[in-house]
Amino acid sequence: MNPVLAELHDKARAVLDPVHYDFFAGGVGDEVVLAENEAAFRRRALLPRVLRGIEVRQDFPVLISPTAFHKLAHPDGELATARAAGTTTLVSSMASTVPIAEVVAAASGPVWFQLYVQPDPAVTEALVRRAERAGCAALVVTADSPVFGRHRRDLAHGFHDLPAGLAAENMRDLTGPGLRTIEMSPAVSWGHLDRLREMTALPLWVKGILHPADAVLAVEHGVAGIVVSNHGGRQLDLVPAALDALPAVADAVAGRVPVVLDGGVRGGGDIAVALALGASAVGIGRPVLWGLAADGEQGVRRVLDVLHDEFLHVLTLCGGELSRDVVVARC
Ligand SMILES: Cc1cc2nc3c(=O)[nH]c(=O)nc-3n(C[C@H](O)[C@H](O)[C@H](O)COP(=O)(O)O)c2cc1C
Ligand SMILES: CCCCCCC(=O)C(=O)O
Repeated sequence: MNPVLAELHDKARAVLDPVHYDFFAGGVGDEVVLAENEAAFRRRALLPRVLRGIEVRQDFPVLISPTAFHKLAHPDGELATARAAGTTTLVSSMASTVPIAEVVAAASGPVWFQLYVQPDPAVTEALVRRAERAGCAALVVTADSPVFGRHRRDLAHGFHDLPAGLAAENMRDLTGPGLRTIEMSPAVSWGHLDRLREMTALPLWVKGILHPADAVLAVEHGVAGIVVSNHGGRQLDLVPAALDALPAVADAVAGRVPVVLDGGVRGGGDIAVALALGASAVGIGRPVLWGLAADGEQGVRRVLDVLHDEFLHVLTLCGGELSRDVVVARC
């Protein structure tokens, strides 16, 4: 792991309420997949090409993955994250503690809205309209959560509700006065995705794909992009590491839409490995939360800056171009 990210993680652990730290850090079940997401990167090595004469000029292929409840990490919550994002795309969680309109107003770059399709179609549509009015540039439907994962750390702490004064603000006054709760629903299907595509002109991404056949279905259902993700090891503890699922998904998609990888990315070298294995960009979850908890807007900016700098350095050392043959198994 990049040492700056490790330092911010240590500081976050020290300043956060242990219950909230465990909410952010924890995974599902025995937390096997949580550990595997990072370990999968350590099982790979980069086999650089040399003497290519390429001077690296490359956009920063990183998005901020959607994570809930940023005010548990810092009083400025998602406003600090949005300010720190700069030109990096921020995928703002539906479970944000700041309303999406305020998140977009605080950001200088693109903001995408992450959506859990709600059992009540009127609530889903109201959320989509809210994201459109706010000026979001895309919708990201999270598909890996027909039910909420069982997080043993949260169960042990009895952590079920946000503290007084904090709420999932996007759920306020949606189809009537008051706050609605976010519901996960096993009834959500590809049909819901089709209805969303008809409902909005926003590009529609799907997040939480691991099976190549689902990636093909997603393309057939007209998505603008796919996020290969196991929700940071928070949904099903029996799935592969996100990185291990990436190559087959990338092959199945065959360049028809961009494929983003999230889960376990903790350094510039990890970004390079994911790109070489077929991702067009990576998403960053927990490191952003550690930066936010440790030092608010400055902390998030540090996370992004250090990843950018390290990625360009690794890319240069790799000869400036990444393809699948530059990743090998580490024996
Ligand atoms: C505390 C926390 C909250 C999360 N909340 C959401 C969410 O609201 N919506 C969503 O689609 N994914 C959510 N995720 C999953 C992330 O978007 C992402 O897939 C994951 O964190 C990536 O793994 P990483 O943390 O190892 O970078 C959450 C993850 C964490 C750690
Ligand atoms: C019932 C609240 C849902 C918040 C969802 C947050 C999330 O996805 C997570 O992994 O935590």
